[in-house]
Amino acid sequence: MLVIKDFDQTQPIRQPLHSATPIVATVGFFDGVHLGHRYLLKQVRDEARRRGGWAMAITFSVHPRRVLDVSYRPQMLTTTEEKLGFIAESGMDCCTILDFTPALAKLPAKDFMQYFLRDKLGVSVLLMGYDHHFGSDRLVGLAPYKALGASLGIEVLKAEAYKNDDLTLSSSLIRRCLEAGNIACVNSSLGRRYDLKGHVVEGHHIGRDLGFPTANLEPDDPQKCLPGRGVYAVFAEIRGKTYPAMLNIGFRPTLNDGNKVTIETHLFGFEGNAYGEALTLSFVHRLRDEQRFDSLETLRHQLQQDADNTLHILNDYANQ
Ligand SMILES: Cc1cc2nc3c(=O)[nH]c(=O)nc-3n(C[C@H](O)[C@H](O)[C@H](O)COP(=O)(O)O)c2cc1C
Ligand SMILES: Nc1ncnc2c1ncn2[C@@H]1O[C@H](COP(=O)(O)OP(=O)(O)O)[C@@H](O)[C@H]1O
Repeated sequence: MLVIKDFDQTQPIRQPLHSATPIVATVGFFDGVHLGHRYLLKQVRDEARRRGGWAMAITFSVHPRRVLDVSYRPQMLTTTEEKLGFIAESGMDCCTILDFTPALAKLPAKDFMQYFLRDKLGVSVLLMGYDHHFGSDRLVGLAPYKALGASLGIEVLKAEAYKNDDLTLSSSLIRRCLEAGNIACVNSSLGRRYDLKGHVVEGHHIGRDLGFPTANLEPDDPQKCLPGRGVYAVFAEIRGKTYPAMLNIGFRPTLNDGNKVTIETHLFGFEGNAYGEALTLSFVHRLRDEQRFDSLETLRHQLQQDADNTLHILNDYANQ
């Protein structure tokens, strides 16, 4: 997939695609690239194939609301790199990443369509998500976009909505499920397991004495959403191998460890030193709340139970 980014948005960009090729595009932030997004991207791809053209996703480097409201700092379901990977998997030929600058935020829909979609990117067909809108004039419904498109030579088509048991899928709904530890909802909405990538850093070296050494994860992207505090059954990938694992996200109240959230994972069947290694955690199920125990012995006892539950759950999951 061709990625167009970091270009001077005040200048026309060099048309990177063959100019006679129709470009079928859609615009969105696509955080999480969930099943609803994928359904929209599939329609873009199918339309592009029908017309012998290119399928293009147009997205933004930072969340548009953050430019309009500087205090808005959403945690993200996907890093930009992950998002590009999933957009490519959805069959896009090209993804354009626009810098959502204050100047861009001020553009009414007509100017955005004319300068960005038509003149810079050469878009000839635009698929609009069923509830999507853009432009500072906040036009409502598909009709005004269709009319603008007609005046600019861009055919505007309505994309069909993704239907999932009457539930309207959205990135914010998935973020709320993640915070609540409802991993089943998160994973079924994404169409894959939610994961978290990072590197292993040193902790307090207590885990090994408990009989459960834990690899402490420092996420690579601090903006990526963490599931809510609690104990989870996960799969953990390290050095190209995947292990069943259990983890705790929280403050470790038994150790009175202060207010820094730690992500500690015990990998079943892993031995050796993991410090500095890349680690990917992919979430399957939330087991319980984090608790404060009276002693390390009671914590150890609980960890043994967590281990039994985790192996049981992951075994069932793998056999589904
Ligand atoms: C599956 C799992 C569940 C945990 N549950 C709790 C808990 O409920 N309360 C708590 O204080 N610490 C909990 N911990 C955190 C342990 O206290 C922590 O892993 C241990 O102290 C080792 O810390 P260290 O890696 O810094 O040595 C849990 C850890 C794991 C792996
Ligand atoms: N099965 C395992 N799961 C997690 N970490 C393991 C495992 N076996 C060995 N280790 C190593 O032990 C370290 C964790 O031991 P621990 O006593 O909890 O120390 P720390 O407090 O530094 O995390 C991990 O970072 C990793 O290098």
